[in-house]
Order: sequence, then C-alpha cells, then structure tokens
Amino acid sequence: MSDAFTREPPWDPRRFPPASPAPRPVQTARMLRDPQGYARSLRRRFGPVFSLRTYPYRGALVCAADAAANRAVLTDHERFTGGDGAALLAPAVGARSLICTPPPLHLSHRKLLLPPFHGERIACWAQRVRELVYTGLPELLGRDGVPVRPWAQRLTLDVILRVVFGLTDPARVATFRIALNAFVDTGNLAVLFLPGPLRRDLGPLSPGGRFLRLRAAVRALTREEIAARRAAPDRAHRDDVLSMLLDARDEHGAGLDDAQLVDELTGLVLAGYETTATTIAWTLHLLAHHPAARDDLVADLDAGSDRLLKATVKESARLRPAVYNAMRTAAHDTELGGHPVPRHAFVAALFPLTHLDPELWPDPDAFRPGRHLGPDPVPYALTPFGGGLRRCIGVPLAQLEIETVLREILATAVPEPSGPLEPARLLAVTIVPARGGRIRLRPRRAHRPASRIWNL
Ligand code: HEM
Repeated sequence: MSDAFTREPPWDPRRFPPASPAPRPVQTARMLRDPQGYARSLRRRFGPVFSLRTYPYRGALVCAADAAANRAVLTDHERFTGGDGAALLAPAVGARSLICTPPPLHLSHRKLLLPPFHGERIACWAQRVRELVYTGLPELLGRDGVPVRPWAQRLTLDVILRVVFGLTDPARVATFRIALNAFVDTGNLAVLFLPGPLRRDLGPLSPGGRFLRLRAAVRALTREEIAARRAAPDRAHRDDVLSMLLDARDEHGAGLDDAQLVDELTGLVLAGYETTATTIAWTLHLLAHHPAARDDLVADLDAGSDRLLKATVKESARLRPAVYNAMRTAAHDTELGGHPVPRHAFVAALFPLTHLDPELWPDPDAFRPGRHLGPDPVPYALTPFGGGLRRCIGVPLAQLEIETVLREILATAVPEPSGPLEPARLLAVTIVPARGGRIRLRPRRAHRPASRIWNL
C-alpha cells in the first residue's frame, strides 16, 4: 500500500465536500457503469465540487467539475500536488516513473523526458506511423460490426514499441507485444482496484501473483533492451525515446539510472497506448453515428484542409475524454469551491464533467465539431490532457497517431453505425465505449487516393 493511501484522511462529512449517502459499493458500481451520468447527477445535486465515495479510496475522492475548480486543481501547485495522486498506478508503472514522481523532483525529471516528445521530433515519426496504420487497415476495412478499440490498441502499442523503445526486429517486437499485452490487459490491471489483502501474491494463480509475474516479465525484457541499447554503436544517431533518454542529463549532469528507466518506459507504455486507442475508437464511433459531421469532415479532408479534422478530435475528446481525471493530493488543509478539503485527501480534476457544463458548451451532449473552430469559451473548459506542470507530455505523439488514422481511414471508407451508440464505461482510469466502439466501414466509391507516401 502506497504512502499516499496510508496518509489518506478517513471520511468525515464535516471535513470534505458533500457526498451522496449511498454506500461505497453502490457508488463504485454506479461510477463504473455510467461514469459521466452518475457524476453528473452528483454535480446537479451538490454543485461543481463534491465528494465521491468509491473504492479504492478509504475517505473520499474530492471532485472538481467546473472550469474554475478544474483550473484550481490543475494549476494551484501549492495546494494541490501531483505524483502521490497517481499512487493507485504505482505498482503498475513503477513508483519512479514521471507520473508518480512528486515535486520537487518532478520538474527536473520532466525536463529530461520532454525533448524526445517535442512536436518537431515527433513529426519525424509521421512516415513510420502512417506505415503502421496502413499495414493494420485491411483488418478493419470491409468488416461489419468491427470493434475499433482492440484494433487501435494493437496499432498504438506497435507505435510505442517503435517510437519509445526503438524496436525494429519483428521477432523482438512480437515478444514485447505478447508480454505487454498480457500485462496491460484490463483483467490483469484490475488487481490495482482490489482491497489490499487480495492484491498480495497468494500463489501463481491468484490475481496478485499473476500481476507480479507478468510485471516481472515486462521489466526483464525492458532491462535487456536498455542493456543492448547502452552497448549499441549507433545510439547517438537513433531517434527513439529510449536512446535519447540514455544520454539525457539534468542541470547537475545526472542522468536516469536503469531502475528509473524501467519505470519510465513502463509508464510511457501505460500512459500512451490505451488512451490513444480509446480516443481513436470514440472518434470513429461518434463519426459513424453523426453522418452530417462525418460528411463535412470527409469533404474538408478531400479539399486538403485539416481544420475540421482537428476540431473533430477535440469534440470527441470533449464529449468522451479517454482519461477520466487528473489526480492530485491536498498539500495542506484547504478549500475548493467554498468546501473544506483535508490535507492528504485525493483530489480529482473531473474534466469529463467540465466538458459537459452547459454554461461553457451549449447543448453539451450534441456532437458538433464546428464549435471548436474558434477559441475555447474560457481557459480550462477543455482539458482532456490535464493541465499545469503535469500536462500530458505525449500530446504530439497522440495527435499524430489519431489524425493519421482518421485521414487514412476516411480516404478509403465511410464509417457507419453498426448497432446503437454505445454507452461509456469506466475501465480503470479510462472511459471506454461499452462494446469496443463498433462500426461498419463502407468503401468509398470515388475516393481520394490514400496518402501519397505509399508509392506502392
Ligand atoms: C489521447 C491520448 C492521451 C490522453 C487523453 C492522455 C491524457 C493524459 C492525462 C489526462 C494526463 C494527466 C495530466 C495531469 O495530471 O494534469 C496525462 C499524463 C501523462 N501522459 Fe498522457 N495522454 C495521452 C497520450 C499519451 C502518450 C502517447 C504518452 C507517451 C507515450 C503519454 C504520456 C504521459 C505522461 C508521461 C504523463 C505524466 C506527465 C507528468 O506527470 O508530468 N500520454 N496524460
């Protein structure tokens, strides 16, 4: 059990924002089943700051659900601290990964990680990402009722293996893919949400034992890769994140040791692959169910513009953000939206609710990409990548992947519904379409040639 969980203050209605009196198991079940709907009902009842009494939190999760409270949680680093808030993920990503690192170490650590993810650097991967999308497309095209999310998960994992780990040997990619797939499988990571005793290693068949075994396999492979890359004569000329991190130094000349690197690479996989895949799945699913928006987008792309493409991805991330919240802990006894928040309480910027605030986004449940052709109504009204000093570092890579997939698919086929619009479910920290985001892809009769780059 992480320190953050042992320090967490117990529930006391006088010290926390208001909460529903429903028992914790009921609140947890309602959250998992309808993450946006349930939280919205609490917001209607209690206002933009309330407490959610769900597992695995012993006390309560303090939730911020309008632009002002969202901004305070994301940017007031004196009161709301990052790192410990992600304690839930620490057994999976490793306590020394950037995601779990509290200040003041976080800033120098983040400076080491940022350069490989800079937009210009990531742009050099565009061709490789297109190739991977193109290779995967036949699996998706021409099938009816295909769930996009598992398809996109395979793609985004392959992108991470190439861009972050720098793997090129197909056999090595396959070995990593098998080990990582088993480890990041939701059934395996669900162990993080079990009560403490059930998380322990109670033998190879127990959830805790299986989790530790799969984690050890991934970490062993990662260590092998780090050792091989340290010895690689061409390292200085390589563009992958691992090669760059091996040579990264902070202002005191210190780099990342192997144990840190293992945590970092595991953190990048977990933070980067499912989130991006889920955003791809929601966007295609929403386009299939909104033919007018879809046809406008196709026409705009055919005309060589990407304005509507970017607006569509934003609208999808507003309506169905892949990540459920950005987590912080209260640095001292404080307040939020006029309610008390005790020291060490877990605090969530619950932006999926801010994204549905009708005062910020008129007719908030409508899928209307055109609303993003101008600026956001106020700062912190739309934060699918979190914000402040801990804003997601993977934004350029995620955008490259999502936009490339949409461009390639819409050049060839038109997404259509296959069944009703799917409700959202909460899987660990991700909001996913209940049935994987099923669509039918109808081939376009007269369509643009797929990207010029193929030269096939
Ligand atoms: C659509 C895809 C993605 C979404 C929606 C997303 C969302 C987020 C969110 C909400 C946070 C928390 C920010 C905060 O606490 O304020 C975060 C942090 C992070 N993300 Fe992403 N992410 C995506 C893709 C990626 C990718 C591709 C990578 C890298 C391969 C990545 C790496 C990270 C890292 C390392 C952090 C921790 C940053 C820190 O604590 O300083 N993410 N992401």
